[in-house]
Amino acid sequence: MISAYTVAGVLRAESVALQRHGPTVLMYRAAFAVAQAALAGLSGHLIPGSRALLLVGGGNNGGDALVAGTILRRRGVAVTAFLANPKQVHEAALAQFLKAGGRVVVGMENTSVATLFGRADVIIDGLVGIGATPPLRPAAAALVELANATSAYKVAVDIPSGVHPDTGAAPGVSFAADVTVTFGGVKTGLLAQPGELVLAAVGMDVSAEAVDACSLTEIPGLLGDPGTRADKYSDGVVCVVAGSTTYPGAAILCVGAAVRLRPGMVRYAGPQAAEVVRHWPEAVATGTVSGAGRSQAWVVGPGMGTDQDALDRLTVVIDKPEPVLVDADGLTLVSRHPHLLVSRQLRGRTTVLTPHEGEFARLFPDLDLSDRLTATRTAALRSHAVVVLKGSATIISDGAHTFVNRTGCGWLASAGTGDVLSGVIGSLLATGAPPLTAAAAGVFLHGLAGERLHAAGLAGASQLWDHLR
Ligand SMILES: NC(=O)C1=CN([C@@H]2O[C@H](COP(=O)(O)OP(=O)(O)OC[C@H]3O[C@@H](n4cnc5c(N)ncnc54)[C@H](O)[C@@H]3O)[C@@H](O)[C@H]2O)[C@H](O)CC1
Ligand SMILES: [K+]
Repeated sequence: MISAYTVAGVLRAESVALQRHGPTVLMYRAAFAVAQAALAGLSGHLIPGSRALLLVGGGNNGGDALVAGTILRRRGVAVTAFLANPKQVHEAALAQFLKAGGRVVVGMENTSVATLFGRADVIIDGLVGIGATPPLRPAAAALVELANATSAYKVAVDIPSGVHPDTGAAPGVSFAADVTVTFGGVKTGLLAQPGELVLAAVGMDVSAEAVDACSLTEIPGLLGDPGTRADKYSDGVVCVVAGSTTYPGAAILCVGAAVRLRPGMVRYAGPQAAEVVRHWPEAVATGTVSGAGRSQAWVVGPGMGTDQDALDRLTVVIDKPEPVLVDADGLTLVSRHPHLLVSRQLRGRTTVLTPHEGEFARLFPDLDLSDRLTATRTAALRSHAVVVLKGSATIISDGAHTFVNRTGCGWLASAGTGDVLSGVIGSLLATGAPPLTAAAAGVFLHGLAGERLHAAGLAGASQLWDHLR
C-alpha cells in the first residue's frame, strides 16, 4: 500500500515548497524525473537519433514537458513539441526548448501530424496536470487519441491527461500511460490507474497531508509467530460458512486459504463438511452453523447459493457478535434482505463486505461506479462496514480511510480467487486485527500470491494456497 494525497493536499504542500525553492527549481526537478523516465523507456534504442514527441498544454504541466524535452534534446534525442494551445504556453520553458534545438508544431491541419505521431519512440503527455478537470477539451482529446493509437512508449507528466486527479474517473478519452511520473505525492486518482508509477519528491513535504496510508510492516504481526502461540485457539479461530452441492469448490478454496495463511484453527460449517475434511484434515467441520462452536470471526457466502437454506445459514451468522465477512452469494442475499445488515449496524458489530462490481451495484444501486474511490467510501459510510470493492485495483474503505491495492495481476480475475480472498481476510479478522487493516493486508497478500504464481508460470485459484506466505 502507498500513501496518497488529494490535489488540495498537494497544493498546500506545494505552496510551502514554492516559497522555499521557487518555481523554476521545482519545475526543473519535475522535468528531470520525466526525462529520466523517457530515457528508461528508450532503452534498446540508440538515444541520439531517437524521437520524442511532447504534447504541450497551456499550464505548468506543459512547462514540465518542455523542460523535459530540453533535457532530452541535450542528450541528442530529436524532440518535437506539439502545442495544443499556442496562445497559451509556458514562455520561459518554450524559450529554453527552442534554444536547445527543439522543434515546435502547431495545429492539426499540418499534414505531417500522422507521421509525427507514427514515428515517435516516446510520447510525453504534458497536456494537463492537477490544474484541470476532465473531460479534456476536444483539441487536447484529439491529441490523446492520436497518441494512444501509436506503439510509442508513453510517459504522463504528473497525471495522465483526462484522468481526474482525486477520483481516478476518466469521463472521456485519457492518455494510456506506460508510466506516470508524479510530483510531491501520489494523487489518490492515480492509485487505480494501470501502468507504472514513479514518484518524484521534487522537494515538497506532503507528510502532513497523507489521507490514505497502510504500512506493510503490520503484516508479519498479523500473521503471528507460531513459536509464541500458546495453543491452537490462542490467536483466533475463523469459521467458514460457504459452499453448496452446486458449488462445493468454494468451501474448499475458502477453508484452504485460511488453513494455509494462519493454520491455528479453522472451522467449517455447511453441507460440504465431508469434502472439506477430505481436502483439509486439519479443519474442524460440521454440518450446521449452530453446531460450529466458538469462533473469533466468520466468513459467510462463497458458493452457498441463494435459496432458503442459504438464507437461514446467513441469518444465523449475521446474528453473531464476532466480526463477519460477507461475500458472494451472501452479498446477493443481503441486497435482497437489507435488514440483515442494519441489525449488525444497530448493534455496532464489525462487518466486512467484499463485493465485485456486479455485487456492489446490487447492494448500492445509486452509487456511481465510474468513481470507484468515492463509491467505496460512501458505501462504507452508509453500511457502517469495511467495504472491499474488488477489481484490477481493489479499493478498501471504512469510510474514514481508504486504501487502494496495487499488488496482483490480470488472471486474479478468474473463478475461485474471490473465495480464497475471503478465507485470507477472514483468518486475519480472527486475530482481532482492526477490520480495515485485516481487509487491506488480506487484499495485499492475495495480490502478492497472484504475482508469485504468475511469475512461476502457474495459474488457478487452488494454486494460490502455496504462495500466500
Ligand atoms: N505540484 C508541484 O510541486 C509541481 C507541479 N508542477 C506542475 O504543475 C502542474 C499544474 O499546473 P497548472 O498550471 O496549475 O495547471 P495544468 O497545467 O494542470 O492545467 C492548466 C492548463 O490546462 C488547460 N485546461 C484546463 N482544463 C482543461 C480541459 N478540461 N481540457 C483541456 N485543457 C484544459 C488550461 O487552459 C491551462 O492551459 C502539475 O500537474 C505539475 O505538472 C510543477 O511544474 C512542478 C512542481
Ligand atoms: K499530463
